[in-house]
Order: sequence, then structure tokens, then C-alpha cells
Amino acid sequence: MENLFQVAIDGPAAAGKSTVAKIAAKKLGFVYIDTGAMYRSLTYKALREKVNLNNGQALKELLDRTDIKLVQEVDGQKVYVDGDDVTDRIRYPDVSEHVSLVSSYKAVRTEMVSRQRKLAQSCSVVMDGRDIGTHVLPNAQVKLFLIASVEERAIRRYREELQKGRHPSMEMLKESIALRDKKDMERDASPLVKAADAVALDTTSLSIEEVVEKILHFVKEKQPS
Ligand SMILES: Nc1ncnc2c1ncn2[C@@H]1O[C@H](COP(=O)(O)OP(=O)(O)O)[C@@H](O)[C@H]1O
Ligand SMILES: Nc1ccn([C@@H]2O[C@H](COP(=O)(O)OP(=O)(O)O)[C@@H](O)[C@H]2O)c(=O)n1
Repeated sequence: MENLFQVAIDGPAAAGKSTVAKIAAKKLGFVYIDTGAMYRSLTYKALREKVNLNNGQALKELLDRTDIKLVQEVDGQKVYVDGDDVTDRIRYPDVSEHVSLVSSYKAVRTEMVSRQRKLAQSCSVVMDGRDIGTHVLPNAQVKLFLIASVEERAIRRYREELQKGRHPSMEMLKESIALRDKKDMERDASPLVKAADAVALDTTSLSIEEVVEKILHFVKEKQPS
């Protein structure tokens, strides 16, 4: 237990957190934990069950009867809600549009954080989100805060959407990314902010491989030889 290692990766939407976290975890033999997928899962279920998204207590009660599983499978990480594979569904625009509201409630966050800490109790992890370095894993040995210009982040999401056969408007993508960041930064309960001891990394002109290399370098520096 004492040798467990924690890498915390935070930052705004589409900065590349989950992409590099996934690759770094694989290279390190650590477990990758996508906390955004957990908030997205609750949002998806709340929309499906028509729960009032302005009622934090109702959302917390919904969470109490919701099983969320992050499972590493051969073809990538899958997300299951009450046994159903929702991996793709939780990335749809309706979920993206409402997830910042759902994740703004303290009662919801307290339960999510407790689940996230449990997941990190028995194995070394790379965990990404908005409050990992500041709140979920305050003692993580490596903390990174990934940033990139909003233009670059919109382009990255645009390319991703094209690959999925969708053709979104670049302006709308930019707007929705900027709006989600604003909501995440302005909420009262553990807002998106760089932890004082996190390293800020601007990935605007870095490749995925370069960012992963930097993460591995920081881990190596902190790992006892
Ligand atoms: N350094 C990078 N350079 C170029 N594209 C990147 C980089 N990092 C991530 N991407 C791409 O940007 C998109 C958003 O990345 P993602 O990991 O989903 O971001 P986040 O988890 O921060 O929201 C993905 O399509 C990913 O392949
Ligand atoms: N630790 C976390 C992770 C995500 N979230 C919320 O969940 C949303 C979706 O997170 P995500 O990581 O899937 O977002 P993307 O940047 O991948 O689109 C964020 O915009 C936050 O509102 C959070 O509040 N705290």
C-alpha cells in the first residue's frame, strides 16, 4: 500500500487530459480513472429520468441509486451505468451541455469524491478531472494542470467529431468549451483551479507524445529508484 503512486491531471475542457492520462497510465502500469465520465454518467441518467437538474438533493439521491463502473477492456476504457455501456452516449452534446450544472452541487461532489478516493485506495493511478490535485488526491506525487488555447482546444474537438462522422460548427464548439470552463471555474464547490503545487503545462503546440513524455519524466523524478 505504501508504494502506491498518484498522478493528478486537471485542466479545462479538451486540453488533452484523458488522452495523455490514458497513454501514461498504460505505460506506467497504473489504473486510469476518468472522473469526468462519472459526472457525465450521472448527468446522462438524470436527463433520461427527467430529474430536475436544479435540485441538487434530487441529483444526490439519484447518484445514491446509480452504479457507475469504469472498466478497462481490450478495446479501451468503457463506462457502465447500472450495467449498460454508456461510453459513447455520455459524450453527446446534451450531456456536455448540462454536466457543469450537475457537477456544481456539493452533495453530488462529496459522494463522487468518496467513490474516486476508494478507486485510488488499492492501486497506483492516473486520475484526471477538475479538482483532483486540489481536492480528490491532495497528496498526489505528481500534479499537472494542462492548458491550451481555446482555439486549439476547439480544433482538437472538431477533428475528433469529424472522425466520428459529425460536422459541428467550429464557433459553437468554441462557445460551448468556453462556457463549460466558465461554469467549472466559477462554481463554489471545488472549482476548476490549478493546485498551488501543480505544474502548469501549455500543450497548445505540443504533440500528444510530447505531453506523455513530460508526464513520464515527472513520475520518474518522484519515483524512488
Ligand atoms: N497535445 C495534443 N495535440 C493535439 N491533439 C491533442 C493533444 N492532446 C489531445 N489531443 C486531442 O484533443 C482532443 C481532446 O482531448 P481529450 O483528451 O478528450 O481532452 P480532455 O480530456 O482534456 O477533455 C482529442 O481528440 C485528442 O486526441
Ligand atoms: N473532477 C471533475 C471532473 C469533471 N467535472 C465536471 O464534468 C464535466 C465533464 O468532464 P470531462 O473531463 O468529461 O470533460 P471533457 O473536458 O473531457 O469534455 C466538466 O466540465 C465538469 O463540469 C468536475 O466537475 N470534476
